Formats: sequence, structure tokens, C-alpha cells
Amino acid sequence: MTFKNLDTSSAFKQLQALPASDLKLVLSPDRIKACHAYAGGGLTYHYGAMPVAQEHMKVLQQLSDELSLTGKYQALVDGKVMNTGENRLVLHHLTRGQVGKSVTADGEDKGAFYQAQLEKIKRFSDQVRSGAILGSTGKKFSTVVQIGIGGSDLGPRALYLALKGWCTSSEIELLDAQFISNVDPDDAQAVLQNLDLESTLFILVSKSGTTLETLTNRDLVFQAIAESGIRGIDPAKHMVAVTSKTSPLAASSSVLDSFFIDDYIGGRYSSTSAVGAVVLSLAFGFETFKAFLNGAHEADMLALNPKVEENAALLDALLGVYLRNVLQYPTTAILPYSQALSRFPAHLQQLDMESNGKHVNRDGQNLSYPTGPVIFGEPGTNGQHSFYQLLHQGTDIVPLQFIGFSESQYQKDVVVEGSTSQEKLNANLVAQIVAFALGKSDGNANKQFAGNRPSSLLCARQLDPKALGALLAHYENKVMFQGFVWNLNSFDQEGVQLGKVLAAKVLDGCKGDEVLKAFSELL
Ligand SMILES: O=P(O)(O)OC[C@H]1O[C@H](O)[C@H](O)[C@@H](O)[C@@H]1O
Repeated sequence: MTFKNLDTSSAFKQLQALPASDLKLVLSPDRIKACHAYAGGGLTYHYGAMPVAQEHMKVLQQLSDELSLTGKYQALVDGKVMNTGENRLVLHHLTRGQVGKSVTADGEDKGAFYQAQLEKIKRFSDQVRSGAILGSTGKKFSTVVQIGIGGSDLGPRALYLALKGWCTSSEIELLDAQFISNVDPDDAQAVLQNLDLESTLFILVSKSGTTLETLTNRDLVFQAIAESGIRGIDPAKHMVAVTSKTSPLAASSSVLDSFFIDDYIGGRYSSTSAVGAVVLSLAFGFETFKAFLNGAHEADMLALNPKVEENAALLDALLGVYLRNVLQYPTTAILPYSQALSRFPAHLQQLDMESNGKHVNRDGQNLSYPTGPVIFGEPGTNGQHSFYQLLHQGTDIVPLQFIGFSESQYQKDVVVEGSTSQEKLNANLVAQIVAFALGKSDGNANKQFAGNRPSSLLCARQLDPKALGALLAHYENKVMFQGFVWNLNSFDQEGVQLGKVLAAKVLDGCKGDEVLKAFSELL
């Protein structure tokens, strides 16, 4: 299997030579109905409003074949070392089901290891939710608080918010989940001040076990418990740990129990491991989390298909490469028309930008072509009242990724002026896709809409656990495929280390109003 730079690919050179198609010419109901691929979990990926004609699709297939993209995916799930920067396997797919051959590493069957952790999490969450495990003063747990940052916060937080409505309307008993991530003491205080500590279980999540913000917040929580004055409360009975077996936290005695991931699960890819499993199983019940895993696994299996037009994640990845490297668009907006996905764009920022925001290839050689785009986004319709002006009439074209659902989660609605709120939400979604693609001519230049703003749409009947699992895996696999195309190592993150080192340096010499002095010393 050969890894090579995108600009050495003959198919890529063909792609560059094709005429950039004109959206106005091709967007039609027939095209929209024809241009889609099933993404798993009830989710479908629609690309009719993308600036590609059949001739582009043919060359994208050639590019995928030339770079052996699904072959590289198969090698990854079969246990080939794909994280070349850290010399590690990449096994997050295995946390939601077997995709390739069974993988043994460190003398351990990794599938069996992840399955054993899931079974332990099921037992534990069942016991907490049933009251078989109580707080140290005898109260049943009603709230869980995850302490973590980056991949130990963004994915789990986004997924909790995404499923809270569906679980509520499905009459699943919820435990309330809260999240503490920032080292800003106000972040923790805003959560702690509303808690009944006797009925709260804290989940300390750090794969490395060394992240400054997380360890600091752990100590802040322990201090709050100690200072609460609650008779008989034992902090160790109100905290569990999620970490890697090689981390300093692994042997911690100051927690009720520990659940493990390993070094083959990257932080931004860890939501389907114990990092997401503990909080989501406690909050919504293990069965809900298992349905979520099944949706992700279905998407993973679909991503093995070498036929680009039938592989939603691969197609999304290749269209993204066309927009980034041929049409030279530097950003992508994620626009979920679902308030429940309010933190999903934030998770995708880490997933995409920490994976592919790199300037050297897998061999450490500088690259001469663009790589990962800047990712941002907010739910619709709110974004329409914020940054859509630039998206419609700005000087830069920003490719758009819409996400939508036919039905709401709570199924509570109101008819105003002949339509429900869900109908209004989706009318806006449809109107935006067409307006961005076709624009509007006007004698007054200030009122002109150039159109030709490309977009894709991922949609399903409802945001339920399976659809959410497929949505998460779709983007993980899209980012993986794009990393293969750009010949990157998408699985390490050297770019976050310098800030940590400098922060430690400033801390040594900086107290309170000394900060300005410290800055001047560093200049
Ligand atoms: O889970 P931890 O080891 O505490 O790491 C938390 C985060 O730390 C860094 O920011 C890494 O770049 C992220 O990928 C990771 O998710």
C-alpha cells in the first residue's frame, strides 16, 4: 500500500484540469433525488448542491482507487500502525464493533478488552441507576459530573446534549449530567454551586492522566466536598476515573472505580470508548448507549465500500478535498438544524482541525498544498441571524454542511400561521440550501446573491441514538479518509504541546498581576 502526496497523484491532476461546474446549471429536483448515499443509522448524505458533475465523480473514484483509500481504512481496522507519529495502532472503530480482523496488541485481544470495559460499564451504570450503588451518605445518585477537557469533554458533552430530548420523550429515566472542563475556576463553581454533593457522582476523565486543567478541577472538587461540612461524606465514594491503563490515575485509590481506554484510542476519537460510555450510560442507561454504538458500527461498515458513490463518508471526504484543494476554499461551516446538536460543531472542530491541521506529511516532509480546513458552525435557524450575511454575500465562498431531521425529539409543537415549528425549521433549511446554490440577481448590487455556495446535507427522520452514532462515525471516517488523501498522520497532535510547555514556564514566574511582567520577560 503506497502513501504519497496528493500533488503527485495523476487523478488529482485530472481533477484540477476539469472545468469547475456551475451549480446554477445542475441543481434540479431530479439531481437532488439522485445524488445521495446512505450513511447508516437512518442517515442519508445528499450532495446534489455540490459543484460536481458526473465527470468529476468519475475522477474522484479514480483518485480513491489510486490512493487506495478504503484499502488504508481496512489496514487501519486490521491493526496496521497508522499513527506513525506515536508509533501506535488506531483502534477507535473496535470500541463499537469488529470491522476488520481481530487485533492483538501488547499481548492482548483488543476487541475483548474494549468489550470487557463495556460490560463493566453496563454493570456499574445499572447499579448506580437502580440504587444498588449509593452515595457515601446513603443517597441515590441523581447527577453525574464529568471532569475532562478536549476529547474528554467535547464529544461526550455534545452527545449528552444531543440525546437528552430523545431520552426524555422516550420516557427513559435520566440522570442529569453536567460538565467541568476549563481551568477557569468559575467553570467549576458554576456547576458546583447548584449540586447536592450527596447525590452527585463525579467522573474524572483523562486518557493521559496528566492534563493540568483536569487534575486541577479534580482537586477543586475534592476541596469543595471537604469544605461542604456534610457529615460522613467520603469523596472517594463520589468519584470514578476513566483513563488509560498506563496513566498515573490508573492505580488511583481515591476513586470508587476505574474504567480504562488505551493508547490506541485518540482523545478526539474516544466518544465511543469509556470516555463517552460511562457518562452516557449513567445518564441515559446502557441500552441507549448500545444503540448509539450500533449506529456508529453500521456507518463504519458502510465506509468499507470502495465505490465512492455508495460510501457516504468517503464521498464527503473526496468532495471536501475538491472544495479545499481544487476550488481552494479554506473553511467549512457545520450547520445543524437541530438545537440538540448545539455543541456538535465544537466537537467537530477538535476532530477535524486537530487531526488534519498539519503542514508535514506522514514522513515529516513539508507539504506544498492546503490540508485541513477551518471548521466552525452553529445550529440553524440561529446562525441565520448571526453570520449568514457573510456566507451569502461575503467575498469568500464557505462550503456548508447542513444536518437536519424530519421530526423533533420531544414531539411537542405548535401550529402558527398554518405550519408547525418543525416545519418552519426545515423550511428554513431547504430555503437556505437553494438560496446558497442559486442566489438571486438584482439591479441593486447590494441586494444581489451570487449563489454558487456549495452545500451538502445529512438528514434522517429523527435524532435518535442510532442516527447520532452514525453521524459521529461519519465525520470520524470522513476526517480519516481526508488524512489519507493529504498523506497526513491524522492521529497525533504535536501542535498542542508548545502551549502547555510555555504555560508551565509562565506559571513558574507569574503570580497574579505579575502576568504582564511575565509577558515582557518572554518577549
Ligand atoms: O484526555 P486527556 O489525556 O486529559 O487529554 C485531553 C486533551 O488534551 C490535549 O488537548 C489533546 O490535544 C487532546 O487530544 C486531548 O483530548
